[in-house]
Amino acid sequence: MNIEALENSLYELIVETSTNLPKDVRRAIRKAKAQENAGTRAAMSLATITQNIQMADEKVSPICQDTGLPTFKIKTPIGVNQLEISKAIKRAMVRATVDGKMRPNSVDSITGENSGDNLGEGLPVIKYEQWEKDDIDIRLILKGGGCENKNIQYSLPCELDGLGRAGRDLDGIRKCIMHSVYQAQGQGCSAGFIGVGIGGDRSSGYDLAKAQLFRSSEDVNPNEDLRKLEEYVMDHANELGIGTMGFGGETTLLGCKVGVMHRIPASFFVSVAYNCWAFRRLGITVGAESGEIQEWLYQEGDKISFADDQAETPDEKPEVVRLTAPISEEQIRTLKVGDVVQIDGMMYTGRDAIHKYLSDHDSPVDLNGQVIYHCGPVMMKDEEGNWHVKAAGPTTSIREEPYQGDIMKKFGIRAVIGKGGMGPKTLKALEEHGGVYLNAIGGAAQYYADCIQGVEGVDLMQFGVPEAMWHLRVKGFTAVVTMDSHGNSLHKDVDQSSLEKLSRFKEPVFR
Ligand SMILES: O=C(O)C[C@H](O)C(=O)O
Ligand code: SF4
Repeated sequence: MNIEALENSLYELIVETSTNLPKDVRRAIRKAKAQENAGTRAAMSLATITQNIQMADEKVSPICQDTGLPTFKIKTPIGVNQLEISKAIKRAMVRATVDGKMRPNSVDSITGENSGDNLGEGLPVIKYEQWEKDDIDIRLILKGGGCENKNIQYSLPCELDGLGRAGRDLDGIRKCIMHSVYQAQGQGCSAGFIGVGIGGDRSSGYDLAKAQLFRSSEDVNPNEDLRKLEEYVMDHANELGIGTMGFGGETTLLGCKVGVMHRIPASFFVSVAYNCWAFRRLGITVGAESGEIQEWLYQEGDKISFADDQAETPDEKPEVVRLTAPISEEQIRTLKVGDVVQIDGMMYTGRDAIHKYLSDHDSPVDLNGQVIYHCGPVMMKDEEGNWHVKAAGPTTSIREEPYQGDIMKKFGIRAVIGKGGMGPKTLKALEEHGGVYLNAIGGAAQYYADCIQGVEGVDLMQFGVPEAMWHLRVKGFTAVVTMDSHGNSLHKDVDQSSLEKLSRFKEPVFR
């Protein structure tokens, strides 16, 4: 086989998957956008999302800064050397990382060290099968961490919030799936897609669930029971009202695919793999001799361009409050849930490693009155040694719940920006100290990178690029107040109202 050509084909597959959302996913997002009422938070968020998809297209840059855990699924004709393919994948992955198309995302689980090139023990994940055809079929999914953390596995029978008992039958499965959408809230960057695996054991069940994410989101399940189940979930999950980013709204789920396998008598698992709207999976067929791409998969139909959408957004935009750090307590206390703010000036990134570090060390910069951004960007250094931001959307904030309130008080931080909201401990601290939580649109990494005018410094690089503290100068960085200093939290409200709505699906449907 022409290995050099194969490596180039793989490089193209990685770059396209990270930067160009598949056509079936675009159609689902366009449909969702058409269903939201103009002027609502959901409509505004979806406009940001479609604008971001368009920007990623034009710049050939990552749709989301979290370029995920790469999983390759490969089918080869008998006799093809799979070891050579794996080596070519690794070389292509290193190249895509150097070129800023992939964030260095591979972290040593014991030492915390980032390998810097997306390679590591067991990564990327590569799974092979043989088949009778002549070509090689290579599919790739880049599944981000925020949505991966919202995967859930149920062991039936069980008791579910709002839904009561879920038994070992189709109706019990239905309840688990409805619950899985509810429990994700906005944290996995809804509106999302779910792959469900019924049966198997804990690991094969999750594998089956993830295999469903490789189905086209528009196919029809050949199994009649599963087809009905998928349709039921698609019809009703959107009645939960969680909406885009958990802001409330008409669309919470963009796709549901269910697969089934046998189980052993004692176990009955329902495994759900949740994928954010930034559903990055593509595929190619490659000539077994030539190594050249023969065909792109998941690309039937016309490609939707969202270029025309951008023009619509200005009249939909509500009034905005402009903020520049350092921000006073008085200013912060005027903000209320629902306010849209635009930030100019400095903000500092901080995610898991920084929050842990700040809880028992001094800060390398004065954070009094400042803004912390929960973000792990994709960065590139130019020949003069200057850093440039390639992608910079928010990360899931709830992971910082144990630290956030204490850190805000300790350093005088007035605002944190992230996504998915935070819990009661932070809400209490915001009230006591005078702080706000601002929700940015998850996955909109190009949109936010565009607001960043310069990188003025970086601290704590020992934690790796995504975890370091980047000093960013921004202009017009837009976010919504979703937790204020008066005890209000949109996240708490949406959670409560969606739980009430979930309980409407308690009665049996499939007997
Ligand atoms: O790691 C990130 O940048 C984001 C992550 O995918 C998340 O959704 O929290
Ligand atoms: S930030 Fe959101 S869109 Fe990006 S990988 Fe995480 S869950 Fe997906």
